[in-house]
Amino acid sequence: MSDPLNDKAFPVSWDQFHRDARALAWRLAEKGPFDSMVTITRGGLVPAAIVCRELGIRTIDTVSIASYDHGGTGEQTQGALAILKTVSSKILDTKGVGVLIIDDLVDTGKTAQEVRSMLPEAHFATVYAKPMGRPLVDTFVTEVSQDTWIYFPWDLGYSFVPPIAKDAGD
Ligand SMILES: O=P(O)(O)OC[C@H]1O[C@H](OP(=O)(O)OP(=O)(O)O)[C@H](O)[C@@H]1O
Ligand code: HPA
Ligand SMILES: [Mg+2]
Repeated sequence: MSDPLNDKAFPVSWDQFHRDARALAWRLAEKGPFDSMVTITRGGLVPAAIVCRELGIRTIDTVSIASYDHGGTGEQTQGALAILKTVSSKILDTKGVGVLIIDDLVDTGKTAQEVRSMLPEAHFATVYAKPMGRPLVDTFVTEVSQDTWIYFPWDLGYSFVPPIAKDAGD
């Protein structure tokens, strides 16, 4: 399991995220058409907004899944998945035909597995993928190693970073 305190850090700026999400839309443009989108909240909401704008998708539903406990300690552990909200019965009835599922990333693949079981025929897309989750994703843009923690721009703020050399002075 990923551990942000020891893992390699992969910070993503808003600019970079917009470019990567748009690159995902370019890849998906060849794989549709899609009648509707299901986004996995909360992380999927931002790429979903960018991709649905690019592909002209206007029917958007959400599935709310919570798994990682971000605590107050900086440690992030994955507990049992909790489905807080499922998709509409109209979309469930399609079994996923013509449905595009969007999330920000796939890590262990547990979240993807859960949503895939709801909509087995859907096309599953993420912006980033780690090796364990990659087999569950149909389309993604960038793969990072399993021991990398991705920091999204909505979770970051500007702060002082000390110099690399200990005697460089602040
Ligand atoms: O492949 P997995 O190991 O299941 O991890 C991937 C999921 O973890 C994160 O969501 P999280 O549950 O932290 O909730 P959030 O989207 O509300 O931040 C991320 O947005 C993915 O949905
Ligand atoms: O690498 C990650 N970054 C942010 N959230 C996550 N949820 C699972 N893995 C990650
Ligand atoms: Mg999520």
